[in-house]
Amino acid sequence: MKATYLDPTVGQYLLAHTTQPDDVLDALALETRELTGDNASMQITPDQGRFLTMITQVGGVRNAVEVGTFTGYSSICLARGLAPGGGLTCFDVSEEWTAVARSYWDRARVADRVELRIGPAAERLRELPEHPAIDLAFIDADKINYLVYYEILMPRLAPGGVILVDNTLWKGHVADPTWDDETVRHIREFNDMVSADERVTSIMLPIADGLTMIRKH
Ligand SMILES: C[S@@+](CC[C@H](N)C(=O)[O-])C[C@H]1O[C@@H](n2cnc3c(N)ncnc32)[C@H](O)[C@@H]1O
Repeated sequence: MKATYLDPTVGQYLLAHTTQPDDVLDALALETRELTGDNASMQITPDQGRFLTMITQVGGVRNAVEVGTFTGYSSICLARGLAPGGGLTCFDVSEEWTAVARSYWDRARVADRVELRIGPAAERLRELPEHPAIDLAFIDADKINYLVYYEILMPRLAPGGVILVDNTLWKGHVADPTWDDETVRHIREFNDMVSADERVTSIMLPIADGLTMIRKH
């Protein structure tokens, strides 16, 4: 399990009492570790995956966007929660990593509702029209561009639409005044901006490495 803000024993208990991933997600997690080594830690955790599917289901999401797809774990979790006829548009720079995602979209039987756009997300996201409005977006790419992605997505987000943002606690360093590096500065700036943004209400959830949930008014 990645960084967690719970006592490890409590964290294990929590995971054991959350609906478990299926064989496809387990196989993807294993293959990602074999193929990408230490980069596999970029993958979301099983409890985050369960949360993404559930929030997509309860929100009746039809139009979803993901920024940062890697080998596909979170995209499968989002796609599985979509309402009938819904779609997920994924953005990533890596042909290599998303080739794995493509094969697992087939195995998870969600390929018919997922579209992949390769390239720097700050450029490719701007190509999205304002309609149909986005019901849910998940941001999990390069941290220095979080604010850029947020501002591109905001006018395209439906009223009541949700943006979920991963790693907003960044191993807890954001809350440590003695910690200073470029990534921490960008995430702090993002967290400060969102919590003061009158267009939205937001909550930081201590799931995995921090997951912020933002709802547009
Ligand atoms: C943390 S990983 C995403 C993990 C994924 N959500 C999952 O659950 O497996 C970050 C991804 O962002 C992508 N990325 C990094 N910089 C990017 C950029 N400027 N534009 C688009 N994608 C980018 C990387 O290629 C990588 O696949």
